[in-house]
Amino acid sequence: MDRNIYLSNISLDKAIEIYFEKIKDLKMPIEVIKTYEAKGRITAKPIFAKISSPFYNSSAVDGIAVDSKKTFTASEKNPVRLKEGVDYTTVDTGDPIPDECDAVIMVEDLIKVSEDEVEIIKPAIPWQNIRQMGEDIVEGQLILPQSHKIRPVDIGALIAGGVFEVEVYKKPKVAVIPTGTEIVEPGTELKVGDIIEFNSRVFVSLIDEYGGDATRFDIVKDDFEKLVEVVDKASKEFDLILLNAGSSAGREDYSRKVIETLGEVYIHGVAIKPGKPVILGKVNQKPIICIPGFPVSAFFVMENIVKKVVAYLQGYDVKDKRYIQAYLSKRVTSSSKYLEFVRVKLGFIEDKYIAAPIERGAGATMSLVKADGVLEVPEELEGYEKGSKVNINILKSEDEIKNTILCIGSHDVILDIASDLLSKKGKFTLSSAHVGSMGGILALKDRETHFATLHLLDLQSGEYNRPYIKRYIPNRKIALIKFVKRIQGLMVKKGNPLNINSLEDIVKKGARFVNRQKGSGTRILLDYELKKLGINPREIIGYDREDYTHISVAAQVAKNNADCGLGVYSAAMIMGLDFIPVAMEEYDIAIPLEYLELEGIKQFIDVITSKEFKMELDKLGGYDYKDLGKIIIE
Ligand SMILES: Nc1nc2c(c(=O)[nH]1)N[C@H]1C(S)=C(S)[C@@H](COP(=O)(O)OP(=O)(O)OC[C@H]3O[C@@H](n4cnc5c(N)ncnc54)[C@H](O)[C@@H]3O)O[C@H]1N2
Ligand code: MOO
Repeated sequence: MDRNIYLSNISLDKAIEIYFEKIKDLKMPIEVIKTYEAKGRITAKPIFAKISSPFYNSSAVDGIAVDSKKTFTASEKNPVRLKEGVDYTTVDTGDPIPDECDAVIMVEDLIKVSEDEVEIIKPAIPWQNIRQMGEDIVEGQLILPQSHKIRPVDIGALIAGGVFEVEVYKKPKVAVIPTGTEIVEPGTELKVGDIIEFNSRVFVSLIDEYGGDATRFDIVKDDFEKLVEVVDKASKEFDLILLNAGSSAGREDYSRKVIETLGEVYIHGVAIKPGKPVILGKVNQKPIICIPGFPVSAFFVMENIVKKVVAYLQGYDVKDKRYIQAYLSKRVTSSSKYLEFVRVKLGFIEDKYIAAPIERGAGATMSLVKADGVLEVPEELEGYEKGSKVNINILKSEDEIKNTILCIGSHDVILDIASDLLSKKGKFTLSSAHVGSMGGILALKDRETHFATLHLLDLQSGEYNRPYIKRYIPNRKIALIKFVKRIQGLMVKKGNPLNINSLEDIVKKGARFVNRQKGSGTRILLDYELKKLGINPREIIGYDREDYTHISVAAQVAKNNADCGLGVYSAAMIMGLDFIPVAMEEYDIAIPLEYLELEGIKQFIDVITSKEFKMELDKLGGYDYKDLGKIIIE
């Protein structure tokens, strides 16, 4: 079979325009449904009121209905006496007004004289306290235009206007077909090379949000004949087919061929990243979209293409992305060939939003879980400089973002524990972007974070953290909150097969090392210890091989891609490694003095000094929290 080498690179807007033109005759038929079941459905025609609301004059209050002419002379000096059945009728809120009456007097303004007589000391103004017929809705009035997505409030107005059934577009039935020989159902015993199927479950939930009706198919193996059979059948029963994946150029990427066999491919390759190999086509007069396999690519194709198609089939145009303006905490580079979607964490600092970019990998499912927003770098740009003002498509409410404490700096699992405990307390959440200790200091200097976490050893004084703060942020009052002392040590395979017991042993035993990135506290500590011992870093195999977190270094050792690495005890334990202590280091929090007064920060400090938090530290092991919570201000 030929491999699909040539992909187009059409801009997203253009691709959608071309595709809509191709599927313009495939709109959903119209159906009539009960108004009370119409939430989220799209009106197929304008809807007009069948009756007025109210359809009779009704009382807006509890009181008596009167003919206002009979009350004109009333004053404190000359009260007017009215008799029930003759001069007035008692009414409650919502009751019809008798024909001969034109005003209602509230019960509070009545002086009761006898069982059936009252006095008033103020005249009634014609039409006071009366909801006149059609005051809310007039018969024949337009209630909703065509192509309108019906909301709960609309349902109320429709029913009040006598419209009990509505004409809407049928919900598109969407077939979600996961494919791939390596894809297995959750719960299957896993072997190397297997991938647990989950994209289809995400798609089904998204389609539900988009107003479609999705059905998930069983996984189809990479078997061309079988794929053709399944897609052919699905296209006869469904209104839209989503095929996942096999969109690119691999030997078993059959999707394009399948579509071409049964119908037509209009576009293969859109200028978005991630998501570029998406295929837009038609089979048996049904739109079919092949969605790239990587979960992040798949998500952006769903949000930016499939969502629009589901709406278009119902004559609707979605424009529900919400944007805010934010300042970038870090430079973002991007290819000028693609519109690129960069996930960001957001914080609200000193009256402006700060966006901190996070992982960009197309397979990083967690980046979607963690993201507060998405920076859309336009096709023609090569990125943005740090500090640029950018538009961010927000994935949370502004309130949630404003109640987020942003932490930029060095990562440790204890931040995740603090974050969990803080969320449990209620209003505030902690969002942390991991850029290493120096990255944290720079973010603090540029007012881009609420606080930074750091563990930087000053090589001259042997003191942790404070010398760096003084050196890099001389003009801002920064407090240091003592957090924990951590044991840093060599992480080696269970049973320590190479018998590595010190840093010297790495060289002596010719062990393969994996290092941390430059600027990370762990890297600085390693260099400091090597210098003390007179070891030349060049003698260490793998000194230049860099990884970005304690956990990923531990994972390299666990997978036997390296024999050892330097990291914290908890990471070694999580990955089931042995641990040889090398040094204690101080992992602290640097925070502008004035932020200590913020409600969210106060709660965060309460959390990290709580008994519960310390119990969690004990469980992890390798942490000394004697000074935790001590605030050093100078
Ligand atoms: N030579 C080239 N290679 C690749 C290109 C290219 O242009 N030339 N494009 C790359 C890009 S960009 C993307 S995106 C991917 C798209 O891959 P496919 O759509 O062909 O997807 P598969 O190879 O079948 O799967 C990739 C990957 O996706 C995950 N996956 C797939 N299905 C599921 C599922 N149902 N649930 C969960 N995860 C799923 C899985 O990790 C697969 O390994 O191609 C690049 N390559
Ligand atoms: O489109 Mo791919 O999704 O760039 O990774």
